[in-house]
Amino acid sequence: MQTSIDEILRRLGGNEAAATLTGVSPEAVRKWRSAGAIPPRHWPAIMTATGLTMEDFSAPSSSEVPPGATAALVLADGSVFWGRGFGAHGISQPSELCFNTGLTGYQETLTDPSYAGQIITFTFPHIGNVGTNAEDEEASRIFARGLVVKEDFTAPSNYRSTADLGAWLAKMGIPGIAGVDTRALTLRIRDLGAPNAVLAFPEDGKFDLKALAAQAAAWGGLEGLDLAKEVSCTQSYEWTGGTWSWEHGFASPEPRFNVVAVDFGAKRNILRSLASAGCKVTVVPAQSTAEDILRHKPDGVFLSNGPGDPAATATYAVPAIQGVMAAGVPIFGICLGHQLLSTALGGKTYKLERGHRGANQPVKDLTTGKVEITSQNHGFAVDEKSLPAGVEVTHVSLFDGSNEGIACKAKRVFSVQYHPEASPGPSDSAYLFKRFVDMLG
Ligand SMILES: NC(=O)CC[C@H](N)C(=O)O
Repeated sequence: MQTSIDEILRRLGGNEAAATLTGVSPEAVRKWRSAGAIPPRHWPAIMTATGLTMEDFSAPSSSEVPPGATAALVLADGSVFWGRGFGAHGISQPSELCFNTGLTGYQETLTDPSYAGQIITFTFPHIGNVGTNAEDEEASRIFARGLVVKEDFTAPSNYRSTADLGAWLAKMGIPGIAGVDTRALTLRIRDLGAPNAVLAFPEDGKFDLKALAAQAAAWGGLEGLDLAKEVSCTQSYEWTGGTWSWEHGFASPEPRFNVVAVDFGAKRNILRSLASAGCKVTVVPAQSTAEDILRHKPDGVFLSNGPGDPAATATYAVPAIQGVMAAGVPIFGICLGHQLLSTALGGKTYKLERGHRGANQPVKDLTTGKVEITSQNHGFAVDEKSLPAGVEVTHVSLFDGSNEGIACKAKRVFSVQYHPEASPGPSDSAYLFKRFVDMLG
């Protein structure tokens, strides 16, 4: 007698070996699959047991464009999310699909260069209501490859708005899709990890779903990719973009310290925050050597956030950071900068299943016992077990216990995995810029 799907899921839920599924017919699996009865996390085990390939198992069942649909988000497993396109026409490069739980700050999120190589889906349904403006851009362009939202954006309701979300995205050359069940999509990302996807908003309204799914599936993903050098500035420059007037208790933004910021994909509000803390900031390209950095005679060095796999960027960044440490110059790192500093100290990084992205992530500062609500955007993390003696764990995520900060007092260096510059998100962690300048003076 044919085993029932409930029985199969019970066995898989109990983590029994896929071998216990022998005798399950491929036809039955196809039927259950098209009825949506098999959670994606069980697909690999069922495929192993039945001999079905990913293509057989999950190819789109129909290539008919539903009425009103002008765009499609196609996942590597062949799932298709139809919707209404906006922004720029075109077909995105294959990307990692990730979700962000922020309720506000979509423009800062979209322009954060750390999203290079990714399509962003917001869990918050109303994106675009306050339009867009030039002040809220964290970089001069969008490095993310697409935007997925639930509701169509409405006419902007904000005195600062100069363009609606669609016009701004079109200007930036990025496609968007609205009308997607982003709750279902987020659950899917949770179950699958972050899948590869392609966002298609073709001008001619034609979709070759199999080809799009195949493109997504053929892409190797973010692991091993050094994207920092692609989003970094190419020439050094001095930051003249102002300060950030938030309540952080600094007496004066008069520059007291000479800081070199290594740009792996820096957000502007980090540079503003350093300036607000009293730093004259010289921004240098990602691939600067220790010599290039030390030539500016810095009082301190800052390592920025940035996209891609830290292990790939480490090939050139780690020798530079080690050179700066050998010269005894204090270092502060944020996000990718944290991962690179940890690697330079002897630690290792790994890919998180689905990453932390949003403005509501609780982190405990172990040095003070205080909990702060933080802004985050990362898909990799530092493996605490890999950190050598002398490197202290200073911050931990209260969501999943993963590492959120380290310090090495002997070398006067520290870093955090999250974003104390906020933008978007709460400014609970702004004290870290003070911690940095206190170390310099
Ligand atoms: N915001 C960041 O700097 C991200 C760092 C790294 N690219 C990650 O995904 O973990």
